[in-house]
Amino acid sequence: MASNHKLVCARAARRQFGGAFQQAVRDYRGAKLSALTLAKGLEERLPDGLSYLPLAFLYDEEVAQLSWEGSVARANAEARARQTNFRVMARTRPLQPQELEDKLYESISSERGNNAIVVHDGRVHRDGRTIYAVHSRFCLDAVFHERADNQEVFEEAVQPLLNASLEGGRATVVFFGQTGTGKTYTARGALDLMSERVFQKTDNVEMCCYEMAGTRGGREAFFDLLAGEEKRQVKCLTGEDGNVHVRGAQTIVCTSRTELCNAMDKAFLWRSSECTERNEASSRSHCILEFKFPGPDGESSGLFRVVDLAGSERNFETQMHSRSMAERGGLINYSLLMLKECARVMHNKQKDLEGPEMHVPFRSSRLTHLLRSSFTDDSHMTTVVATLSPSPTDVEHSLNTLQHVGMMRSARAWEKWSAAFQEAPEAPVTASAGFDAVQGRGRALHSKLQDARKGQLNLHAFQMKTAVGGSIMKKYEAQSAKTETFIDARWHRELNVKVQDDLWVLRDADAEATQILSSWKAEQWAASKVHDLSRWSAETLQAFLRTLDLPGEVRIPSTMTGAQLRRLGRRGLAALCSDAETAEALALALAGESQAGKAAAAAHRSTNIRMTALGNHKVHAAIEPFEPEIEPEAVDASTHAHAQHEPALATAAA
Ligand SMILES: Nc1ncnc2c1ncn2[C@@H]1O[C@H](COP(=O)(O)OP(=O)(O)OP(=O)(O)O)[C@@H](O)[C@H]1O
Repeated sequence: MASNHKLVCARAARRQFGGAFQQAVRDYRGAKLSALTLAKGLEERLPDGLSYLPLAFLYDEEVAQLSWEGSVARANAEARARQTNFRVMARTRPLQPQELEDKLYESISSERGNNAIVVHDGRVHRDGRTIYAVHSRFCLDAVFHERADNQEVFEEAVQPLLNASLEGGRATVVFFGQTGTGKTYTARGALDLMSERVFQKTDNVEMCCYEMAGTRGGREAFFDLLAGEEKRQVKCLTGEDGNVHVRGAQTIVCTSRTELCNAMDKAFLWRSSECTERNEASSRSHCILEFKFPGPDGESSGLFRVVDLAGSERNFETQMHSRSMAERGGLINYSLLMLKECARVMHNKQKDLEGPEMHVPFRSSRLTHLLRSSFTDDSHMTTVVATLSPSPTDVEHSLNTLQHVGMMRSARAWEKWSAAFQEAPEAPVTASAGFDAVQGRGRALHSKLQDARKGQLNLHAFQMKTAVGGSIMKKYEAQSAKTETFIDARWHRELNVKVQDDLWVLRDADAEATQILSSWKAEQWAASKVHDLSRWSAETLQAFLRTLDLPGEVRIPSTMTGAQLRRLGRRGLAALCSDAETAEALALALAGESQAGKAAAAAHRSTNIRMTALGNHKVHAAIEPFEPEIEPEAVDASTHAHAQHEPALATAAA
């Protein structure tokens, strides 16, 4: 049954209207398949744009257009074969049994031939009544769908790096993504296969393993995982070659697969992990495994590094965390944030969006400090594997992960690609196409989110009339279980919805509210100055005089300001007027202005009290309780009426 409140939150709507969103995904996939079939025969014969028209009859026009473009242009089909030292891939895990039990559906499509991931983002229009789906395509270097196994990922993502380091090079594979999406699963699978292959090419491997976690004092530090329970702290220093090395970590020399597997098992045993809402064995640290292989002269020279990052989490996923978990989680999130920030700055520098002097903050976290050469050294081979969850409840996470890996991709590979295009200008692939799409999408999403939040802010923060004529109020229940009540004027229906479900949205709205209301306050301050004579400039004073219909003449110099006029006092003012009547009228008009200023301040006072509460992030406290005036019969009748109203599903393509 449709619920107006739930429509405010996209996450809730994705569950509640799963059927409609699933249909949107099916339509997208169907249109894509038809486009692929059609493209074979029509692509070359029909002019651009015309050929996708048959699809538009069958599917939503924009979906058909997006699918057609993707299948015909194959904008990114060659990415997989392109030889660059920095590659970005994505792996989507299958839906977990619990998610299947909750009747969740796949909201990600992997376009393997096109090396692209399409995220189907079910959204709610800000009118709160229409749901729509946005299909966003992200072009990467390779993608792995839900059924791909570790072997496939290993061969595509890890094997080339392993080969390069066995030949004496430096290589890093980074697993990056939301918590519970399979970073450790993929990393362990890859390590297992690596242990099998590596001894075919060498007879001894040096291994060390350490994790980046928080210390008791709340600082980031590296701990040796091979040192067992005591977890000795190790140092991270910049060497003469400019690369960052870890000093003091125990190194194990392995001469067989069994020894290497035992060493890795030991390291993972001591790695910090805890049970969280999202993952029974969630990693609470960034784990780094380093393998060194003997060079031709017998000394170890090749370096192969596997970085299994801790997962990013959102507020609503950390409600059950203990204080110490929250503290450690804070550090982890900070380092991930810095990694994203480095990617953003590097990307902006490449695109000339920020000046060349803009500093990339690699030193702001130990993690970014360590990974610096992976992003800046052209000879260092790096693959970032983004792991994604197909669940519709994780769409925001998936978009965020893909946007950031997209930035990393464009930042590091840009120069190489642009050089390649200069050599072959007629090449059909455009290097930035993938990223431009990502960035454009990011901007569009951001502004949509802002809109949604603003709309929501109106609903949550004030007892205001909503765009559709309803009004919002809050109620409190025992055990501080907050309940929201939404009165929909259209159906006269009262809905009680547990706030917990949507608390994260509210928190965002709180923060947004504080920001918006601060600027509102500034506007109020500016507005209050309008009536304050002592702040008037000479021009404002003259403009004010022109609006007055005075009986006589006023000889106020054109350079005189409001403050100067005020200092003249009543007698001085009378001296500037042609007669007593005019002086009286002018004095009255000025007094009226001062009264208007006071009235405006009084009118804003109650709002200001609410704003102060909002400033303290207490949106709920800022709302006064308010009893609805609804007749029980009206509620029943409307419930029935509303049940028949199914929201329209509009589809938008981006
Ligand atoms: N490709 C996959 N196929 C089957 N199961 C998977 C896959 N990827 C992940 N899983 C399962 O999902 C769960 C979470 O995986 P994992 O612990 O690797 O996630 P993570 O990203 O490392 O999480 P965190 O960041 O919290 O450590 C595990 O139970 C794992 O078995």
